[in-house]
Amino acid sequence: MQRETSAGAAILFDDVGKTYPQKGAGSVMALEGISLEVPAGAITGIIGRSGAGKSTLMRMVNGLEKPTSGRITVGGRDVGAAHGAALREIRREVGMIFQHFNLLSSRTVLENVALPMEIAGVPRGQIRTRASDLVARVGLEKLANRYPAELSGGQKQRVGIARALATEPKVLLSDEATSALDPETTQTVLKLLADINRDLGLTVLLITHEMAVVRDIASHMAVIDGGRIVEAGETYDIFTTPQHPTTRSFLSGVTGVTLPRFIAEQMVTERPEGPAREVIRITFLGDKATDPLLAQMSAALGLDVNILAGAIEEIGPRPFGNLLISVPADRGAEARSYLETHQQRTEVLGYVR
Ligand SMILES: Nc1ncnc2c1ncn2[C@@H]1O[C@H](COP(=O)(O)OP(=O)(O)OP(=O)(O)O)[C@@H](O)[C@H]1O
Repeated sequence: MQRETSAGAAILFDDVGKTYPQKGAGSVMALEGISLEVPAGAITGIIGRSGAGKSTLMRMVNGLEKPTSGRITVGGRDVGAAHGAALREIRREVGMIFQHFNLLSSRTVLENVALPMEIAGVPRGQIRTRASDLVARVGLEKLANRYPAELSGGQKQRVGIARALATEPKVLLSDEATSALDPETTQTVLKLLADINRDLGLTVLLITHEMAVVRDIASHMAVIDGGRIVEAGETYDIFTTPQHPTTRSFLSGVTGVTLPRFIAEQMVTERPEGPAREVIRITFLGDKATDPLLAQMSAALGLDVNILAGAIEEIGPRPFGNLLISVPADRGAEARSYLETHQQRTEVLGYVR
């Protein structure tokens, strides 16, 4: 097998901007004021909608794009300023996997994995052993002599991962690597990436438009919107206390708890005149049940509390829960204050009559 430790490199973005010249006149601002620390040896997810600037951000890490302003360093080396041999050296340290795999159809699995080593001038004898080791690491020993057209999407992505590891990188970039795969295959590829991160200590930076991918694999994350980072930090903190509306809208599709449809359809954001109920989301950390607390609140405040929906989620190994309740709207502030003094996080989702 390959060496089992390879310290990952931290990636730093320091006030990075990127504008593309446009045909005719003017320019497109793709990124602005990006400052982000991607920790060494961790898996960091960048999430954003189409056109948010994710690919641009990623392509600057291996020097495929140069920043218009600011600085990007990988393991302390300035990527934007690197040319020639220095840039080639950085590229060897930064492997990349792609949504559509980008395999050479005329080469077998083993030959695809060998290619980056051939380009880097690794001696022939070593190439064969290392390529075989890598093919085994991604579980494709039996398919080593097949061609890409004979493989499933998940198998092709495994080849892509083995190829990306061929130059013994310190950083692995993943550009929507699971977006073309079905949910089950996505899980197996994410697990492989997590295993590689753990065994080799590689820094993994992945871009995705799916919050579930970030939840399942990334310890750190950043949300990008309109070319700016609107929120960044540990995935657990962002999932449990999202600050930005874009983050909240990404989360609404992924937190397993949704309002029953008949309530969601009636819900309004402004409190209506007359009797109404306030719909509150409670986020509780750990796996403590909130039922006793709700019963206590109901008794202490003389309040009629309806439980609408609830679920326990996991982010990595850490559980957190989401519970949706409703209380009379004129007592909403009182209920939230009670819950918050008992260390629960609350958010008003809307009102129903
Ligand atoms: N080579 C280019 N020339 C001109 N404009 C570009 C170029 N590449 C990207 N852009 C523009 O920069 C912005 C960010 O694009 P980018 O591809 O980084 O976004 P993205 O978040 O990766 O989107 P997607 O998920 O659709 O790939 C967009 O407005 C895009 O049109």
